[in-house]
Amino acid sequence: MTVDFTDPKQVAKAIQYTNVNPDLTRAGVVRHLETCVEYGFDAAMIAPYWVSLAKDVLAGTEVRVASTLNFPMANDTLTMRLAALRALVAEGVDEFDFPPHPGLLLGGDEELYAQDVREIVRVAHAEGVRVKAMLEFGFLETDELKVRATRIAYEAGVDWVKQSSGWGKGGLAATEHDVRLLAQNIEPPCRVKVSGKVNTLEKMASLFAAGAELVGTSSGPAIVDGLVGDPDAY
Ligand SMILES: O=C[C@H](O)COP(=O)(O)O
Repeated sequence: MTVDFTDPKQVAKAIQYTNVNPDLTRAGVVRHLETCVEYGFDAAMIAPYWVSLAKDVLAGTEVRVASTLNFPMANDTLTMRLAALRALVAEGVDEFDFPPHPGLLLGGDEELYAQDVREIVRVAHAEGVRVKAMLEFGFLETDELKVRATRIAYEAGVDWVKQSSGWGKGGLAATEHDVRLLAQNIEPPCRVKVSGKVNTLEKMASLFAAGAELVGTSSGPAIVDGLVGDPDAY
């Protein structure tokens, strides 16, 4: 989907406004959710703890409830991840972002890596929720491994691939190079989400020109208002 970057409404619709900090209070979450409604962001990305609250506050609005699974580490077993996924669905999540386990891919356990992703996608789709793979390129280091991770997630049927959560090793700032690499290794209906210090309209536009169609950012209002977002948000 092409975004007209002169239209604040279209820009907002391509933003998932994120705050998954553990020190966020109930009042802070409610403020975050109300801001999402005010701006018309695509989704409020909040920690699993707050999903049921978000479901209530956002009822009747067009803002989706998005959350995370096994974030920021990818260290849980598949059984643990699936239990958490089902719990998220029971709380009312519309979609979630999760990191496939980088150590499996780095260590040559590609089939185990792929199995995890396939199973998470299978259960998510059976439950009617959208799933995004955060591929944590900062851990993968080489383009060859980044491409493998992208292809595996795409072939597993994820709805979105994303280069990083913005939290992992070396993954703090999104680059056009990584976005291009994602875009070149998937086909619709899979699409590219980008995250990590996307804090200005210009940065967002250049990453979209490289192939992204959605951004996760803690600087949503600043981007739409044409201000500079907090470079040290986390
Ligand atoms: O969606 C991912 C994170 O919210 C990115 O946060 P950031 O915009 O502060 O880098």
